[in-house]
Amino acid sequence: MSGLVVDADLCVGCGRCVRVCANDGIEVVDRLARVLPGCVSCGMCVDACPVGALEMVREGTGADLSQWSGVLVVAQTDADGAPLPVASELVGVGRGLADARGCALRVLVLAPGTHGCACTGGFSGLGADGADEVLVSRSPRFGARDCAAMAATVAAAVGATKPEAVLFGATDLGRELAPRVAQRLGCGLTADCTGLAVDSETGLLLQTRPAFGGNLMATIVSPEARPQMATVRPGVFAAPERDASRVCTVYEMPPAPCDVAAPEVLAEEPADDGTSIAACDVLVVVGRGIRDKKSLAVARRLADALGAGLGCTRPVVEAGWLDHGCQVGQTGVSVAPRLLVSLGVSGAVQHLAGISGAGCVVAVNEDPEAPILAAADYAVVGDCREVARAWAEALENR
Ligand SMILES: Cc1cc2nc3c(=O)[nH]c(=O)nc-3n(C[C@H](O)[C@H](O)[C@H](O)COP(=O)(O)OP(=O)(O)OC[C@H]3O[C@@H](n4cnc5c(N)ncnc54)[C@H](O)[C@@H]3O)c2cc1C
Repeated sequence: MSGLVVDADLCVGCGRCVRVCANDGIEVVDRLARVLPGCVSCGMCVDACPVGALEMVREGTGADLSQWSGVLVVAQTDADGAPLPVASELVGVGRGLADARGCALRVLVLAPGTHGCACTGGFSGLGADGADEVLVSRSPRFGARDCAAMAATVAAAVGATKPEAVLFGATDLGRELAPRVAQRLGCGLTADCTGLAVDSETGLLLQTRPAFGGNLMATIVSPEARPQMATVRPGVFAAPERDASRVCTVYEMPPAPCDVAAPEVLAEEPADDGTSIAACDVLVVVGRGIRDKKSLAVARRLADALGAGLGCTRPVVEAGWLDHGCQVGQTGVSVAPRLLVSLGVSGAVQHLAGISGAGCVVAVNEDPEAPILAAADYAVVGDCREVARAWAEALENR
């Protein structure tokens, strides 16, 4: 059994364990420490004990990890059934993990439609990206973005293929789907990873993500449970170079029965055009330095002249100047454009976490000490509205 263990022969009942415990997890009765239900196994008392009478025992689950092998990527599609770009990004990183372990990379595509309704064509791109096998599962419920139905099928695919790692895109849907799968399988989940590596000997997935408001990077491991599951935000990893000569087998997989009723649609709202700033090749990002909503016009003008999308920092969203879908950063979208133009952005860590994939960053800030200027490839000190206006004019007059 895992947990805190007291060695009665060593304990002197000094009570230091009780004093450091923040959770009412231990008491001393008759000069002997006794563990209480409040113990959260934090280990503070173990460090504080002067005589080494406390030990945190962490026993394995007894699960046979050797039967788990391979990497599974769960690919979401758009309304037409085409895999989202993040699927290619996951296949790229999944290929690296599978190669390090010498195992197979499979992709499970959750597509709209009906099982057996169509040929399995259209997914060869995932093979060119690096997949060894593609399992295509089709259901009208997947088309309706029904996460309960999807979770049942992902769990069935995991049961059939026993992968040691499963990767999901951290899209809105992926963020709902992955925890449902983790709950069904009784395993852990690391959300919003920005780095993934594997110990080639043990298969331990090293899942790195920002923690404590982005002030440190935590590497999380799941040594006792399989599969190891992670979500990765779109744009964090680059899509791999496609190799059309790669051999990939595509199978149809029936959707698993789902014991949760399909949700009843009461009303439908018009969908947005589905364009995410994560997909932009060129992006203009505005920060609070743009000063007011009216001045967004000059940023839009520059974006139009560059053929770019428009993103922003969190304060711009909080001010109601742009929608949350435009927010770049830790609690927004991760972007990886070829060119990113940053206007009046300070460069807080939470924002920089979302632009690490950008190819070239041009930043304009009136404060020469602003962190964004140190992070940029080209730094311009000045009023971002004037620089944007002059740049747009120059492009328009070409
Ligand atoms: C848990 C958590 C998650 C967060 N997630 C995100 C996130 O996803 N995305 C995000 O962006 N932020 C996020 N934040 C907020 C983040 O910490 C910063 O507060 C935010 O990024 C600052 O936005 P800003 O640079 O627009 O504003 P400010 O920090 O106010 O900076 C404005 C900058 O504009 C410059 N400036 C002012 N006027 C001009 C001008 N006329 N011309 C040129 N420069 C000018 C100033 O010198 C300054 O550097 C998060 C914070 C927390 C705690």
